[in-house]
This record gives sequence, structure tokens and C-alpha cells, in this order.
Amino acid sequence: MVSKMYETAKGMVLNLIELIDTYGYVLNGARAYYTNRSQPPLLSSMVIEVYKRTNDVDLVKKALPALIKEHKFWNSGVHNVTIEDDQGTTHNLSRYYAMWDQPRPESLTIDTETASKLKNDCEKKQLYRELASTAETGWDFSTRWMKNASDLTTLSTTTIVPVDLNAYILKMELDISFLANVVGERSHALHFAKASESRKKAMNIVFWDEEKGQWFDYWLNASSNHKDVYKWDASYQNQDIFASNFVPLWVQSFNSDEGVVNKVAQSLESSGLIHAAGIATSLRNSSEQWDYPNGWAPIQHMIVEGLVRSRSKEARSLAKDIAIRWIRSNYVTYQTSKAMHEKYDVTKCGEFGGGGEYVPQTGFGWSNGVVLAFLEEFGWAEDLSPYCK
Ligand SMILES: OC[C@H]1O[C@H](O[C@H]2O[C@H](CO)[C@@H](O)[C@H](O)[C@H]2O)[C@H](O)[C@@H](O)[C@@H]1O
Repeated sequence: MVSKMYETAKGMVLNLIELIDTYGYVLNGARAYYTNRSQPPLLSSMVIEVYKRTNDVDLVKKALPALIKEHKFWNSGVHNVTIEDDQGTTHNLSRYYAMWDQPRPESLTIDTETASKLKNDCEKKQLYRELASTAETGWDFSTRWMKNASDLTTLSTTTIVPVDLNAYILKMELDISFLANVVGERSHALHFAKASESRKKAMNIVFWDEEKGQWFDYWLNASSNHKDVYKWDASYQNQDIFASNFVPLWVQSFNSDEGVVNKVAQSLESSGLIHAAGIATSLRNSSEQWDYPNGWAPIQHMIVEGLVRSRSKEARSLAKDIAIRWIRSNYVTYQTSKAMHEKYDVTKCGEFGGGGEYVPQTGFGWSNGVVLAFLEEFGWAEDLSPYCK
């Protein structure tokens, strides 16, 4: 978008729409072996961004039925979770759940080796589903999804209701409502506006911790499940600090509330996640790639955008500070390695990240895009050094 490559962006959106038309959701990758799991649902944001810059109503007309279909995928069957609050009111939220219980074909050797520690086929199948579901989250892998932080076989992604997934779906609901208005489909606009209100309420009840100023992932407990309804219990919120606890700020339902923004911004500042080169993924150094000390471009982007959209002066200043740290580190790393990187070590300005199951990748689409987006948002003053302090 920043590079004004609107036709390319539109082409990407059309490809993803075709995936939904064919499979019902955006595949984790456009390859045959990815037809059993999704990508985090962010297509509606892409459609909105292209529409805002091109006013392409035909694209909106094509996208709308696909987005409604994708919304259904995330809110039915195994992806839907019903939780009953203290007052007896039920709330619907969504979870990741891959339709697959074999080793990931692209990581066959690693997954088979990981599962070899387990006793029987039933446990192995469950682990394979958890591995694939975690790949579906984009956070593969992280202690965020593990019962025991030092044991990957304890992945429990399908029993976790994730804060960020529900923030994306909340945004999807707002986006669909907006796009439906663009093409005059009033009943859809109203329906999805109402759905967004319900999800916001559910997120406030199930995830939000008023005292801490964060949204926490919710772990489903089998013993609290009666006829497929889980009874809410504060002790099932995962109190660990992850960057995803701040992602709801990205969504207008939350960043339009100045009280919430100030509280969350303060909580972020004192969380221990902000380092010399940006926001760390977690506080735990597990050697998994979605943990400390790695920082990932999309997370910086969503949190910074959320702070900026709030229009609070303090929040904007925090956003700018994070963006400057991130840009400097990307720039200096580029100077020394002659490449952009998939992830960065946020504790050391000018270093790329590591850990995980494969060698660190260079390239890298989302890192390039986020640097450009930050420069477009904040500019770069002539007297501001691009180097690490
Ligand atoms: O082949 C291994 C995995 O490759 C993809 O995931 C990797 O890239 C993602 C972003 O492009 C990143 O979020 C993830 O952490 C990386 O492991 C693919 O999405 C996975 O399904 C696949 O197993």
C-alpha cells in the first residue's frame, strides 16, 4: 500500500478470496498440504486497506460473500467455543483447531521425532493436531500454547481461547459491517455490527483483567464443561505476559475508548516487553521462536497502529518511540547483514532473531511492509540518527 502497488495488492486479495470460495477459509499456505488448516483471519483488513486507497467497489462486491463465509468457518463447529459467565449468560468466542491429526507434511521428520516421546497412537494424534493448530496461529511455536514451558509435547492450543484470534474476528465483523454499508447491504451491515458488539462484550468478560490492564488468553477446562458450555472461572485466564495480550488495542472497539487505551498503554510500558529494539513476544526465553527475545513485525505493527488510532497524545508518543526502536534495529541489521529478516532480537538493537525449528529466514515481506508503514506514519526527522543508541 505504501509503495502504491495497488494492483498487486488487489491480485493478492483476489487469490485469497478464491481460496475461501474453494475451501471456506484462507489456507495456511496455498499448497495442497495446507488444506487442513487456516491462516489467522486477516483478509478483511487487507480488503479494507485496498478499498480505502482505491475506492474499488467491485472488489468489495467480490470480497463480501467470501468474508461472510470465512466468518462462518471461525464461528461454527470445532472453532466455536461457548462460555457461561457468573450471571449465567453465555458468550461465543473462537479458537484455532486444525482438521488434521498427522505430522505436518512440511515438517514430517521433526513432528515424528517430537511425538516419539509419547506412549500411544491416541496421544500422538492429539499432539499432531496441536502442532498443526499452533502452525495455524502463526505463533509456531511458543510457550504460550504449552502446559509445561519446557516440553513441546504439552502443546494445548485447541483448548485455549486466544485473545488475538478473537481480536482479528472482532475486526473482521467491523470490517464486514463497513464493507456491507459500502455496497448498500444494510441487513448484513447491521448483523455484523451486532456481532461485533457481542464479541467485544465476550472479550471483556472472558479475557479482560481490569486491574492488570490486559486481555489474557483463556484456557478451557474439561471439568467446567457441561453440554458443550464452559463455565467461566478467573483462574483459567493465563496470567503470563505475551505481546498478544495487547493486540485488541488494534481494533477500533477498544482503541476508541481513551480510558482503556491509557490503562493498556501503561500496562504495556510496565510489562517488561518493551526493549531496546521493540516489543518482545513474551518474557520467557524458551528457545522457541515466538518467545523472548524475539520480536515480530506484525505484532509491532498492530500495537503501534492501535496506540496511534487512539488519538491519545501519550499513546501516540509511546507508539512513535516503539516504531523508532524497531526501524533503527531493522536498518542497522540490514547494514550489517545486507538483508531484512523474518524476526529480530529486540534486546539488542541491530540483531536478527533465532530459535525455533528452522534457520532464520531473510526476505522478508512483513518486515519490509512494517518499516514502510512506520515511515509513512511517523516520517523520519533529518536530525534523527538511524543508528542504534
Ligand atoms: O514450514 C514451517 C512453517 O512455515 C510457516 O510458518 C512460518 O512462517 C510464518 C510466517 O510466514 C510464521 O508465523 C511461523 O512462525 C513460521 O514457522 C507456516 O505458516 C507453518 O504452517 C509451517 O508449519
